[in-house]
Amino acid sequence: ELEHQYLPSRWAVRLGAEEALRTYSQIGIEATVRARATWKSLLHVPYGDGDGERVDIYFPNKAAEGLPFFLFFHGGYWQNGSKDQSAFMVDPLAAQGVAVVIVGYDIAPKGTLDQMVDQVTRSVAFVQKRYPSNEGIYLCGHSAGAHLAAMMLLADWTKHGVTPNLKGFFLVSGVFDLEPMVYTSQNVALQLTLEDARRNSPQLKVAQVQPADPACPVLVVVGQFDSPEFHRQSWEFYQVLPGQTLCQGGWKASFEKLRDVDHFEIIEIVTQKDSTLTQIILKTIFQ
Ligand SMILES: N[C@@H](CC(=O)c1ccccc1NC=O)C(=O)O
Repeated sequence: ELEHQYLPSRWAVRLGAEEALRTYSQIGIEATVRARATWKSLLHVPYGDGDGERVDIYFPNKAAEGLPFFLFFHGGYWQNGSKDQSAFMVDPLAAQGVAVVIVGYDIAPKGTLDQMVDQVTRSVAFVQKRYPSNEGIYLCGHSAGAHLAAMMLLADWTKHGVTPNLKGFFLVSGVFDLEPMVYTSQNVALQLTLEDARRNSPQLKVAQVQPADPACPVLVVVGQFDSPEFHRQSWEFYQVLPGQTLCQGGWKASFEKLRDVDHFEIIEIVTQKDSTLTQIILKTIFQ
């Protein structure tokens, strides 16, 4: 049953599993080709010494001193996908004056989950150091990438010599309690022990975190056609986020079930400026 719950392609309603995966890849590749042809960009910029430690940065046309920066961590269960096919939201965000950073990290089996979390942390620190006059850093992740983004709520920035100007989180169809993954076939490549899974589960840790900026919005979103386990993951994470109920500190947490989309369509739609999720993102950045 866990195997089934954690295979998002099986829950696609409009397309068969294979076709849903193919469409997702195709839309990501096309959006990336379009983004690279349209916007001024810096591609394959290293944020560390490792080969996989690179980001693509896409800039809006108007060169401003302080731009908002939107960082995206792609999904693929920490073992598939790359920055080179994940520039979904570049067009609609750059058109509104947002710099978009698509983050690469070493997927399994090359990278372990601990390494990926460390890499993503360093990519955020890198953007803050390179663009210290940014007007806010917004983190967004899809699926496994939403897990990596959520781990940034727990990051200890003192080790990185910089406090990033974090202004918002968009956690799209994420996995926040990693224990179930240990019992699925995804763990063949990941090789997570129960201890690894728990250490890297924001679900178990986030309640103890003191948020730096209580005004920082954390949006947890899940697709209507995501599996019940994915709905549980998002809802339960939202429930333990500090600030969800109390007024004393915490983040500005919110939960949204996006109508009419599956696990892949939920991120495919941010290629379009009018989609609900694109509008939520833009409203959060420019409120
Ligand atoms: N093998 C999985 C693929 C998958 O989970 C996935 C694919 C693309 C983007 C995100 C995914 N899931 C979590 O990161 C499936 O068949 O659903």
